[in-house]
Amino acid sequence: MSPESDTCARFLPLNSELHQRHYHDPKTRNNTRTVLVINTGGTIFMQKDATGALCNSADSVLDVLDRLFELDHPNMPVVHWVQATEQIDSSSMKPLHWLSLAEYIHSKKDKYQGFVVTHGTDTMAYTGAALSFLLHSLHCPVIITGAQVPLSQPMSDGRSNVLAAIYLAGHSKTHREVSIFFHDALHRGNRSTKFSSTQMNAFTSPNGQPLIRLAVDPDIFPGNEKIEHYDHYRFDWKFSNNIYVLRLEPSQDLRAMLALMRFIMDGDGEPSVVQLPPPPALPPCQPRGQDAGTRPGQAPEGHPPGRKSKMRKSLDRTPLSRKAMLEAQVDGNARRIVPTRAIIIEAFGSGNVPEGNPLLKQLLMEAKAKKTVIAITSQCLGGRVDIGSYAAGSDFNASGCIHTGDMTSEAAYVKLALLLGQGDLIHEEISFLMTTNLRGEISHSKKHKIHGRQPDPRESAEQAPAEVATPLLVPSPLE
Ligand SMILES: NC(=O)C[C@H](N)C(=O)O
Repeated sequence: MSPESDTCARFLPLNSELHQRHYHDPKTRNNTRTVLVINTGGTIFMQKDATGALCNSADSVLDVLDRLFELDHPNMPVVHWVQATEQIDSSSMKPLHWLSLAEYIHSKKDKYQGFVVTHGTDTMAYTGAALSFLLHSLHCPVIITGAQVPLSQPMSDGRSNVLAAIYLAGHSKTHREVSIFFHDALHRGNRSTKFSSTQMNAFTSPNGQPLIRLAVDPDIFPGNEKIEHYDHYRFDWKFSNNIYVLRLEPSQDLRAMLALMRFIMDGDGEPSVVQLPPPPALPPCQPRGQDAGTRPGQAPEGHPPGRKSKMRKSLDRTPLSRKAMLEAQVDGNARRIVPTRAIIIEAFGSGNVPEGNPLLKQLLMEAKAKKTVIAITSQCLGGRVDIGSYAAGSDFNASGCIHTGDMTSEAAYVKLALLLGQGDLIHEEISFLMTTNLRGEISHSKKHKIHGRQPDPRESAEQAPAEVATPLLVPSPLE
């Protein structure tokens, strides 16, 4: 058993003791929805140890819950609570935690109308992005929240955060997707980032408005219907562990970074993938259903062996991209190389790097042959990567590095880990899917053509709508 499996076994199964609030009179309740709150740890339920450092405490949760008298309000949903057998600081969260959390939520989907995950803030945006890709077919709100100050302390933001998250998760008009509630805003899970370690308002959506901004306004949730799912692309529940992030610095000796890149690219050993079987209730993936029983590398019946059948397989499970993929530069002469490693270069501005380094150029050209994907993100919090808009970024463009557009670094990392983890996508497919809006995580740039392909006309119709903050009246009558 791998260390990750051990960690997972401690994290899950979750405590089977569900705690349910007892309300004064169920008949007077306006809200008949039931929300499951899953505590995974983080500051919200932490307490100070003898040295004054915050640490997870398994005892505090139930004491705290009894103090949340707002849960008795008739407009609040019925709440059940469950917690991981070991709560963790979110800095220890790994892909296996994302997977096991997604699996747990998925297993409860018929019992609850909404979910709240209490979670540390440090890596909340990664979990938000990961769950958004894994739980796209859930069609109910999954809201992650936490706190900057523990509930056990005066002036904690945990109380308002968790109550608002529960309220929203139990509201029929809340966006049925994975989101993060913090301070006064509901952010799309794969669009948000933690920008402050000290402010109560710690999260932002750098390239869009929050889905909902709490306000005293009677006009609640207008236009939420348009925030839905964009693509039915189905991923296997697998994340690659072989993603490395390198950050450029002005005075850095570029040779050291290039040596590191070469070390990563030449890395031997098996690619490491973390996986869970996909939940059985998810709609079966068409081509995998068709190919059931086909061994990897073996051509499914009726298709010639080799590149074409594999490509067909990929195309079939990517309905949105089928036409566009055919137009992409994956011609008959392209070598079918399935990358097993990825390097994300955190470049300057819109994707720039110190100019005129022949070794960098050479390494970028070598990367593909060495089964390594190179993706470019920006050190800027907002805006988009547009490599090649400056001469200083043109080496990236010429060598087929992957644009990450206006995705947050967290979403780009998680998405790339997921795509690489699939284990059968070639470079061009990864590049295409990275730049395609699958779950509202990226906006399409008209200017940006992916490897010379023409955009699929359906993309403009299915791309993420402009996210508009929706004022919310609190409390409001429920339907
Ligand atoms: N505010 C927090 O929750 C920070 C904490 N270190 C965590 O991410 O678990």
